[in-house]
Amino acid sequence: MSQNVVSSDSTRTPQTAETMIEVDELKTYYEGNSLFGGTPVKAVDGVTFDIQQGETLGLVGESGCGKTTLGRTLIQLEEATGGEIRFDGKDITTLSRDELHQWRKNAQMVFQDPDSSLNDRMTIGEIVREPLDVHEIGTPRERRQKVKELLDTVGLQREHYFRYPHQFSGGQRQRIGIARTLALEPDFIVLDEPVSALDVSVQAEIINLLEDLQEEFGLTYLFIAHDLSVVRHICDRVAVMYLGNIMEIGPTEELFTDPANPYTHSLLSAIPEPDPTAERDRITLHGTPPNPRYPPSGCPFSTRCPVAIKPEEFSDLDPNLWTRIVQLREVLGERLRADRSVRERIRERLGKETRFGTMEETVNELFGEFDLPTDVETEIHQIAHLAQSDGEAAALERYGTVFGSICDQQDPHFVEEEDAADEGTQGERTAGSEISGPNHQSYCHRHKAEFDDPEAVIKARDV
Ligand SMILES: Nc1ncnc2c1ncn2[C@@H]1O[C@H](COP(=O)(O)OP(=O)(O)OP(=O)(O)O)[C@@H](O)[C@H]1O
Repeated sequence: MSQNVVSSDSTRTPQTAETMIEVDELKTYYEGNSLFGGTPVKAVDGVTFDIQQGETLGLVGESGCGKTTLGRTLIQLEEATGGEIRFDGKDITTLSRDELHQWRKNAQMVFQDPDSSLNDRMTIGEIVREPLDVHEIGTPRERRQKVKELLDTVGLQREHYFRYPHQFSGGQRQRIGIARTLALEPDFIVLDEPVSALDVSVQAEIINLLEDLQEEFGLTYLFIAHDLSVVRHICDRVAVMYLGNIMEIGPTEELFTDPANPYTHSLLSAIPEPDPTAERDRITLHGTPPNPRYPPSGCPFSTRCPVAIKPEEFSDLDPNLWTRIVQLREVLGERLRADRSVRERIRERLGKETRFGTMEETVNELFGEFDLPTDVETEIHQIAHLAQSDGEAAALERYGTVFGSICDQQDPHFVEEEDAADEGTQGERTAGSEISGPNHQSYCHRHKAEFDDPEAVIKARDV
């Protein structure tokens, strides 16, 4: 996100002697290729947070939101495009090649798929020993000894030294990956979906192993996961990511029982409820996340947010009509992101039908059944016309001017207890009702005192 999103001071947990990693406005963009006109993929788009010594910070969010990229950037397997990552106070994004080689001992990664991360032509001993060889640690004899101890540590046997990965089960292969990760005695480990590829019965064993190792060696983890129940079990705090941004970060139980951000509400509502009679505010998210090459302006979640703020002049509009208006933007966004083939472009130029259909058809489908207020009707037709004549980007810009609200126009700030209290409406609504502690931050305009908070709006919705 842009520089005005988050002031680093407001998003940090209070500084303690135990802060290990401070991340400041970190961005990782993948450069575009000519097919897309060089527009970069904004995989991580300005995140600010800390990781405390010895904690497990969970990182959750839908596929493609940037979790792996963020994890890889933290240990410099990916180069940051902007921002800082300070390890024990030192910015590691500016290290020279040699310095980075030395520093890498401190931070390692466990990968999701033990099959593809282990070289099938090397013995287990060679695989686990490789980092020691690369960093020339100890004599060959000492290295062999160290590997045998590591095999013990992760619950394998010393005789496994001369065997090959294919002779092991998935769980055992993940143990081999973990032993290799531990070889250089790192302080910090990124665990990228470490149990997702494993049978459910084996998952608990590996989770227990990771917890034991953390206690034994005082490790600090970033735990990337899809499975929220595993996250709830193992993490001290959780960060929720959407489209390259952190939407909410807070202590695990607090975030699960009292989420603040509409996106966290949506993610949690997707977890199957064991008790079918239990009351739960179900939220169905429409559409797919926007293309990270073309993130929306304002709040990253604005295009799908179930409680996005309406502009004041449309506050009385029929909610069903408003839903259709929001869908019009989705259609424009889809058309913008679709990769139109040259042939389709030519057909379109020649006035022939393409799989995209015309905007007029779309407008008829969306709004045909409504008796539109004149101003709304005029604007919708103008937007459709712009899409046809100047393209979807121009139409979306017009949409934003007419139907956009603060959610589409401004980056929300993180709101902490003190900030919300400063808004001066204690009594009417206290910050504590949405964000219950100083270490809990959420990124939503609705946390401002002038708007209804996300939970209240979700509860009041007709779902
Ligand atoms: N090497 C790359 N080059 C270009 N784009 C990339 C590259 N790696 C990832 N991306 C894109 O960056 C975005 C973030 O991807 P990333 O893998 O970090 O997400 P994720 O949340 O870890 O997803 P998943 O849960 O599926 O692993 C995606 O749009 C992805 O397509």
